[in-house]
Amino acid sequence: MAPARLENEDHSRDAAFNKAMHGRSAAEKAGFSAMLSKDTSAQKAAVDEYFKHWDNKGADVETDRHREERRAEYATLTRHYYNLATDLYENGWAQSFHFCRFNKGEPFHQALARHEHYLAHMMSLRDGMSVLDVGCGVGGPAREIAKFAGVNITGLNNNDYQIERATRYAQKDGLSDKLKFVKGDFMSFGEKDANSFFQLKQMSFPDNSFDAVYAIEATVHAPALEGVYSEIFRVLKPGGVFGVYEWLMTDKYDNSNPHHKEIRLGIEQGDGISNMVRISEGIAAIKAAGFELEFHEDLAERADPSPWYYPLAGDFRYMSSAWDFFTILRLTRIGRTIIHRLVGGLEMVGIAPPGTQKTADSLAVAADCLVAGGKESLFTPMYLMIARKPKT
Ligand SMILES: CC(C)=CCC[C@@H](C)[C@H]1CC[C@H]2C3=C(CC[C@]12C)[C@@]1(C)CC[C@H](O)C[C@@H]1CC3
Repeated sequence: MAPARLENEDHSRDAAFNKAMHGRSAAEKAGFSAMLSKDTSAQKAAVDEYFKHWDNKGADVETDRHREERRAEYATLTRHYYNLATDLYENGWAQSFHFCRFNKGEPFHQALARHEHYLAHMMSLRDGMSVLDVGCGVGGPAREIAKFAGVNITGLNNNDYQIERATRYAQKDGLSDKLKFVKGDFMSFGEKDANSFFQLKQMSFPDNSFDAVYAIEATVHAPALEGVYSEIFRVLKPGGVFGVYEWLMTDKYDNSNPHHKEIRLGIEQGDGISNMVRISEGIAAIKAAGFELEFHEDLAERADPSPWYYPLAGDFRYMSSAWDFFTILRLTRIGRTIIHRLVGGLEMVGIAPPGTQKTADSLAVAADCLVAGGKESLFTPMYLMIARKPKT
């Protein structure tokens, strides 16, 4: 499928919106207080802009046109998704916006860090290397990998609020000399003629800039994997390594099966994704971008004591430590009802900004679909690919 004509990047427009919506909340220490100090009308604009792509466009009525519109506007869709979801992620998860494998009784933050270390290990990251983190969130993985492997990391992100928070956290951790965060899209396309498109704008780095590039559960936001992988290929030095944990539907996924389609769309809507594809397409995309694929494995298929999706399952059978009690409780039926009513109440009395309940509800649907996708082996958030740019 050729990518639809993508919107142009406009950094000053995005910065102005960021200032209007988040104001000084990027400086708030806790995600919860940051969440309550948004500008009401800007937050409403973000909610409208994000949900216009999903409201009344469920799996039963979804058309190719809906998907094309989302792909064409993927940059705004993703930016507004994270304008709305970042504080909820920080409050309800961690500063590392990704899943991980779990060992028996392994503390949550330790498991997240282990997943990051594993990627650094598989990529053979070494002291002093210059590394690009594509879609760096608020910089949790970059801080961990910089400390673990001694590398210098540039984080690329198209959300100003996340960049502000990532920069602040790096300063607090004394890592400002190892980490920097820059604003930018993965890629964008221009129109050649009515039927075809060419890549117009690139990541704002020269060719052959980095020794290594990694992406942790981020490139799924791109409208076409080959497009973003090609950009990564361009900015990597010859002989450089690319490591990615990719979100993919498995090859068991059947788009003509309404149940499968509902799971895929629920994940896309609740996670700001315009176009999620299958494992075979992910592998084809990385090869088409010019990479030599050295290693690939679906880590979700490993026989772990607790599955990657257990914190979202609301099922006490997965409880393996006392801390799990609250993690699991919030996604049980009763936990969800309490959160739904609480957030709705805070919104009604004007403490929480409008749209907070709608966003939280959409995340809860995503959680259900992620769990169903995981249980039925239709989806993986950890398809690991290690690929190299040939030396010549
Ligand atoms: C969107 C992508 C590509 C990656 C993010 C992966 C995960 C960090 C998120 C996916 C679903 C999210 C949910 C939450 C936190 C972050 C995720 C696990 C919550 C647990 C946040 C608190 C809410 O009350 C429930 C959310 C469910 C979904």
